[in-house]
Amino acid sequence: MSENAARKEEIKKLTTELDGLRSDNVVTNEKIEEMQREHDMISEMSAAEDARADATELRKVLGEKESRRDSLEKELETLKKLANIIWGEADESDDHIVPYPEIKTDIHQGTLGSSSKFDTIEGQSASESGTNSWPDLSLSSAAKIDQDFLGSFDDLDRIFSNDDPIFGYVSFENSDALWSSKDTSNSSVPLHLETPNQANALRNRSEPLGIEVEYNATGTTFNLGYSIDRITPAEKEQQDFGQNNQLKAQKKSHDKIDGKALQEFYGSWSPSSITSGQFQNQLETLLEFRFPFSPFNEVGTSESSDSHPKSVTFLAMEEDKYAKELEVAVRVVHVACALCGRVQERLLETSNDHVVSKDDDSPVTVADFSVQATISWFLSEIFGVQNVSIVAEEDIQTISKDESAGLLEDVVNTVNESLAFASKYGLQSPETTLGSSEILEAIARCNSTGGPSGRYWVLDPVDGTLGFVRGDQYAVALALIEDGKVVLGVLGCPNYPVKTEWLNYHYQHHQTTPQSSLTTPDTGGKGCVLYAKRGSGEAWLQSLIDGEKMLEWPNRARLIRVSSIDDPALATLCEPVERANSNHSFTAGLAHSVGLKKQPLRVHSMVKYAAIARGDAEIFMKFAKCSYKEKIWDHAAGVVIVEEAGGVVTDAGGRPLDFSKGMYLEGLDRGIIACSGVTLHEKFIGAVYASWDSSNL
Ligand SMILES: Nc1ncnc2c1ncn2[C@@H]1O[C@H](COP(=O)(O)O)[C@@H](OP(=O)(O)O)[C@H]1O
Ligand SMILES: [Mg+2]
Repeated sequence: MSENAARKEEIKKLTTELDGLRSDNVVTNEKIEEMQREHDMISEMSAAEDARADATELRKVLGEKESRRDSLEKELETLKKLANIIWGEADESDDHIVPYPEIKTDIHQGTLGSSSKFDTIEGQSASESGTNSWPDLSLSSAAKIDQDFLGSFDDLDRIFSNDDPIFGYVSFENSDALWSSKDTSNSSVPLHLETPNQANALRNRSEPLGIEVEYNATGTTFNLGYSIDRITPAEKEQQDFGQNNQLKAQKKSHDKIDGKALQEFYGSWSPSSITSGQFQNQLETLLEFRFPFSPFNEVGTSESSDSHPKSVTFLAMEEDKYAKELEVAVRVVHVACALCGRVQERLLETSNDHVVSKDDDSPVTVADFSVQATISWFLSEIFGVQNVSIVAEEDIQTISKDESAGLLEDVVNTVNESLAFASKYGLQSPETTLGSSEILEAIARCNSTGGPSGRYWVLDPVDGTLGFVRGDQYAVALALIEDGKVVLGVLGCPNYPVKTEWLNYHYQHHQTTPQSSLTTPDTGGKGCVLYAKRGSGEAWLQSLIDGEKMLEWPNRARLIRVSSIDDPALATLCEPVERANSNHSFTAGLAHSVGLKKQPLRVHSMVKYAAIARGDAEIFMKFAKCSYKEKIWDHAAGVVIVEEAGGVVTDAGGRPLDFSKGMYLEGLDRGIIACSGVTLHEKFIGAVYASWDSSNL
């Protein structure tokens, strides 16, 4: 074979090999690509795996964030609700039982027209209005009432046609001896809002309410000393701080009831049209109507007097009856006031921690539970748990909830802190601190529902909780009821100093007066405790105890009397701050028709009763919605204090409040009217009736 042929052969072989290699290369490349694809797929899958893991993690975080957001939203909602409860004002809805809106008084024209003008009055706060008076309504409703209402007291007619003797027999010495409201009419003294010294404050408030009738119940005639003699300057001096029960005898005056004035008042009622028996019954009823605090129904019936003439029973009146109860009640209310003062300060310094809303959307605080637990514990310790029955506002439902654990802890600490101060108030602390179960038990023990018989305490631990959380007025109210009658009342008013103008903080601007600024040498402390015993004809005031001082009993109290002002133009009306709690339009209408000129004083809580008893205001009215039932703990203590200080408290129909029907003031006619004296009282009752009659025309 030639060299060329061998080379050709080799080239051919190499070419074949090359082709083989090329084809291998293609396969390899395909394999590589395939492997690459596989690799990519694996990477993607792993990335996806990672992504999935990330996504799961993110979802978890998101879930946590969402649930945090939900709980924050919920918290915000609760806070908003609470803030609204505390600072908001529910609109006055139409279900108040009041006819005034239909009266259509046009304040500009002086003719009948729209009633909405009254709403413009109430829309203004005392500070906003820039005036110190009711608007000058040109229609004289007052005059209208004088003519109209006498003939249209349907309820009185109903009372007058009742033959049942209520009080036994009333005999009058002569026909002039029926009524003495005039006695007080020319003794009006301007109200001093700023009273630098307590003795002066008293001098302006001591004009009497005069009535005395002879009551012949068991054949023995005796005098009922419900009139307080005009107090001489020397006697007034005795009422200063530090004076004790020296003025008791002063209630034994012998003013006569002026029959002429009585007939003027009930002008349309004709005595000749009824039998003499009816006449007698009407007079008896009238006495109840005008003097619901009369011993006829309050004191005279509370004691069995079979073996004694009633006169003896009444005059002896067991000076010491309820003495221990009164002393203990005053001491524990002092403890409670100090407790509340500390809690309120903490509350205002920090936030509304431990203010919670109850199931009925009303606020309740650590103070409400702590006061109830403290007072319940003291009463049980002192009188024996088996002898103590308490009707009180709080139960353990709210505080026993899981979410209230912090609140309960705070209550336990607050109660123990207060009990540690017991000796300052002449009371004994427990040997060891109380645990949560003992405290819950003390709160839960206040589960009496009241009623017509037996003895029970009535407690509103913090009345005016809204005022309390706003840094404003509130009261601790403790009363003792026996057989349906309030026999003792103690009202602690921790933010009610002698200076009356502090009553009306500008709560609407969320301003609070620093507690420390309320205590100055001439105010005698920033707060006070008022108390009265039924039938004593006396109501007393003590300053709260400052610093290291100890509570002295029975000293360091001064006698208080209602204001002597009976001229509506000089009188001050007190009413609830919350429009939801009382119809401001209606009270504005009544006030206008009676002739009030001053702006109403809007005050939280039973401090309003205290203001009447102290003579700082002359009228307190509350007209709640018809769906609302007044509770006994919101009135019991205040009513007896006002009455013993010389005032009159009835429902809007002129009847005494009935505390014998359980937790509620059952049978309450429309609203509550408390006045410093009969003259104003009868005018307001008359105005209510006139308003009803007008609305039914
Ligand atoms: N709708 C309503 N109408 C009338 N009174 C009401 C009311 N809701 C609550 N109250 C009562 O009014 C009291 C406060 O009175 P005032 O409005 O005169 O300050 C409250 O006392 P507490 O604060 O102890 O619950 C409560 O008992
Ligand atoms: Mg209350």
